[in-house]
Amino acid sequence: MERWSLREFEAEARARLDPAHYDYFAGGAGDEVTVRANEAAFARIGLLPRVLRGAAKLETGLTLLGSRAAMPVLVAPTAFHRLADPEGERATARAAAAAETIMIVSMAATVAIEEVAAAAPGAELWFQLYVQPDLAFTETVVRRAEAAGCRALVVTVDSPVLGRRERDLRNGFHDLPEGLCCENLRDGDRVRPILMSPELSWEHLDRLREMTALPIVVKGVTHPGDARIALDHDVSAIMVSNHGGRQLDTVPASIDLLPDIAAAVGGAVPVLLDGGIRRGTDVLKALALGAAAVAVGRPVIWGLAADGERGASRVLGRLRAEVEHALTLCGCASIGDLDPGMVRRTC
Ligand SMILES: Cc1cc2nc3c(=O)[nH]c(=O)nc-3n(C[C@H](O)[C@H](O)[C@H](O)COP(=O)(O)O)c2cc1C
Ligand SMILES: CC(C)CC(=O)C(=O)O
Repeated sequence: MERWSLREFEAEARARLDPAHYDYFAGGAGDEVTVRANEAAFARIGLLPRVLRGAAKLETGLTLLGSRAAMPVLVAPTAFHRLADPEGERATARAAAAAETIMIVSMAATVAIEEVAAAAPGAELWFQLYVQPDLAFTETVVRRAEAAGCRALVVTVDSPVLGRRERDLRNGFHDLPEGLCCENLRDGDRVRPILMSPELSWEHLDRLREMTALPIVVKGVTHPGDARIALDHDVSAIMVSNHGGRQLDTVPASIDLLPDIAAAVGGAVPVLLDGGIRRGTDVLKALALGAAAVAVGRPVIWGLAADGERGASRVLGRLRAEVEHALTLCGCASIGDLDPGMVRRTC
């Protein structure tokens, strides 16, 4: 079936998924104000194209922390891909490899990181980590990610406790079905639960820094003050994210948080962004406002649920085509030609 936009993938995914699983993927915290804001905010920002720039040859590729991506759109870490497709994260990794972009594999993946890497030998993988209060166990997980070939650690810092997701509470969705588990949390003959701890602090990040030579990305920064502190802790990149509206409800849209954080970081490290990216034009707006690249969460899951690896591939391919088309219409030969003067708040 031909699908013309990312939104059509969501409709198909919804029709195919168990309703409780659809709600888990789609939903957010509280009244889902932030979920809606993430997308709506992009519509309030206009793009101002430049004309007659002779920009015939397009370049959309970039290198981030030593990893090459053919487009400035990464796969955000999302949990439980085997709820969407039996191949789960293996399929997503192959789709990311085909799109020549970076996949950030969730610590809560339903396929072990070693198997994800083996299934998609050409994929650039980064590993998302919830630092566990048991630092020795955290180190075991880090070593597995390193050995599997992951080239960066993305440490999620917006989850001292899980967001209150009322769809899941209503549906009684607490656990993975029989036969599925978070394979990266295996510890001997048991599987540990992912612990979220309000005790985590910058000191834990320092401990992690000592544990590994991998670049560390902090994911879930929304306050410019925290972006500045992160720079003192030797992070390699900062990811502006409100977790797709799944943690604290009423955090502003991530695109609205980006300019202040980009200013606070002042180019010291790359700033990444996720939340609400559904169009190539959204990608351009984020890049113009200071992001080095963006990541997409739910759209990849919709592709996966709609049509497995092929669906996830098509989602990433559509986004790449939209980025190229929008860049051309903006008179840009490369993503580096975008600047804040090319966006205007329209209301
Ligand atoms: C179903 C689902 C599961 C997620 N799981 C994780 C996770 O395991 N780790 C993490 O850091 N973020 C997780 N996130 C947040 C995403 O990485 C990302 O911040 C968010 O999805 C971006 O918003 P978008 O879905 O609008 O693109 C998850 C998001 C969704 C929708
Ligand atoms: C297993 C969950 C903690 C994954 C997650 O971060 C989410 O559902 O938003």
